Amino acid sequence: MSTGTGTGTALAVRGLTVRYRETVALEDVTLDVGAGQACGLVGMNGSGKSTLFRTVVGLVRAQAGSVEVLGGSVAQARARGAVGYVPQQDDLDRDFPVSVRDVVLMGRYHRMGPTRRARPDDDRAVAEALARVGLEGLAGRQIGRLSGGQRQRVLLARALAQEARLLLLDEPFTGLDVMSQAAVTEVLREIVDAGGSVLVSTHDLSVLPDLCSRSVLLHHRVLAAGPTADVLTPANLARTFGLDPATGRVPTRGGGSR
Ligand SMILES: Nc1ncnc2c1ncn2[C@@H]1O[C@H](COP(=O)(O)OP(=O)(O)OP(=O)(O)O)[C@@H](O)[C@H]1O
Repeated sequence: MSTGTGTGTALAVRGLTVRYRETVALEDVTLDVGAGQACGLVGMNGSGKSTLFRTVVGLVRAQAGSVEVLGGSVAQARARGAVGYVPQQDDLDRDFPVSVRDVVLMGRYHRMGPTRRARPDDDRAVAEALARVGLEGLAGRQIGRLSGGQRQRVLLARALAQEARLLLLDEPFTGLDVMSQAAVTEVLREIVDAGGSVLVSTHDLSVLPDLCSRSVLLHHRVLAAGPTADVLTPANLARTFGLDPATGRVPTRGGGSR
């Protein structure tokens, strides 16, 4: 397990409340991700995981609370390219004629200045990122001609090329085959071992004990947070996913479970 060796806090969320009109997505959420730590984020569909990520990267505005990234504001972190974000839904236009390499190079934009001319360092970072996700052979391929799992790995490569100190990954294992899942897990472990920080949401609880020293269970509010082994209890998971606490199954209307 990667327990992390770093010190300090990479992400500090305090009393965060986010609403979309009448929908409360997050309410009074407080959590920390330490430097050199991987933290799992677990919650059912619609529990607010993506909203949390989008707030941390400045795409969504909070109604209350605060977010501190690497000791500064969200805007400062964004300007420095300090946070890498791998969204759940890919934001890539499949018809747009850009290559895999071009997409990964976007992770370097904050370093490249207004001309956006790639320097040898940028080329090297892109090549390394593609190799780490096993896509080195597809650098020249148009993005629209990739499978869903390959596109997912391109998004991870983009975040790796960014050399961000905090990485946010929204369901990065969805749609990946077993080998790709293992490869992505290994890459994330390497990042943590090198002192980086990772917040990763997943429905696949089996990856958490090996990857994440801490986990947070979310249902708009934080239901439980702490060392992964302490948090992933049947009772906590039942509360998180709305299951019958006695049986761990989906409750029926009559009060039993199936
Ligand atoms: N742009 C939006 N406008 C209005 N409501 C939204 C918007 N985005 C999300 N919501 C609502 O906010 C709540 C939290 O959604 P969010 O996408 O953060 O959940 P999630 O945990 O990431 O879900 P999933 O596991 O399905 O990806 C849900 O009730 C959702 O319907």
